[in-house]
Amino acid sequence: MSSIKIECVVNENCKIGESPVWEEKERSLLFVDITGKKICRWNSFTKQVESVSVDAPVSCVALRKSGDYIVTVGTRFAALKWKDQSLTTIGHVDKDKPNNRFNDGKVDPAGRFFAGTMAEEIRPAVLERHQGALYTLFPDHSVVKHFDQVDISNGLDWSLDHKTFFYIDSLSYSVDAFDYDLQTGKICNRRNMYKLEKEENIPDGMCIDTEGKLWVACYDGGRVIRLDPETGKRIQTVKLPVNTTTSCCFGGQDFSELYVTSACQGMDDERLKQQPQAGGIFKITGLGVKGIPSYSFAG
Ligand SMILES: O=C(O)[C@H](O)[C@@H](O)[C@H](O)[C@H](O)CO
Ligand SMILES: [Zn+2]
Repeated sequence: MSSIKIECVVNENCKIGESPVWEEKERSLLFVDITGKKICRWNSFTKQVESVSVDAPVSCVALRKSGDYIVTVGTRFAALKWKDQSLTTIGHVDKDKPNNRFNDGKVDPAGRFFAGTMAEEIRPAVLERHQGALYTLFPDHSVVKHFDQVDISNGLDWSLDHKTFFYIDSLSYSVDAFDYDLQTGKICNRRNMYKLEKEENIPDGMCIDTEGKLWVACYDGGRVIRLDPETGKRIQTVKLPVNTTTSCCFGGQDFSELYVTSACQGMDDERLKQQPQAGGIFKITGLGVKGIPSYSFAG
């Protein structure tokens, strides 16, 4: 048995830490602070965090084949040039919904960027319902909407054979699966894969490991859970020192470390005193499993 260790590597109280992405070339972890309106990069050698501030909530960051990054800011897809700290809009969604913003997103194995939207929260998990949708930004910068009526568009990933797309609408308290057509980027045949238990609370970000199992961060559940999509069963629970765990990704040495983001938005002083690391970034080692590198946007 390996022994699991959890370390808070960035003790910074992000308002809503999210979208962890390992960038192997920089040996760094990218992440965002959504309502803190910044994109951050933690260097695993120097342990320093660099950041770029933007003028609206930034919900996710992804790698780009041509170098640099692609981000979702407000309801826009934008290219980010890290050195210049400059953003260029390349897509705009939900123009009729001024209270919406993007939330979680990820690049598919063919280089398309998937990201979903939600209404801005009044407080964590409290918002106008059914306002969100799931979109794809194609490499030619065209945008397609897959479906709407989403509450909180959240975690997403693809099976190792690229035939299944996994998706979380947080307020459904479930992890769903779709058939995936890698050629076209189309999804169909939605079904429930796992229903969260009461103490697990709200499913948020997720990622897949090299055994095809899913790791789901549970907001207000203070844990990540490992699910087997074949059986629809939970096979492992790893508890963290904060309740507000938001997302996870593998990175570090051979992609054997699981990085977990968290939030402190909406916590009063009393709760913050009990969980002073809320909003920090955690590194879990000793899990005995590995992840896969993130795909890069091809546009
Ligand atoms: O991290 C996210 O994906 C959302 O933007 C957050 O706001 C939380 O998920 C939400 O509060 C929990 O329901
Ligand atoms: Zn999320």
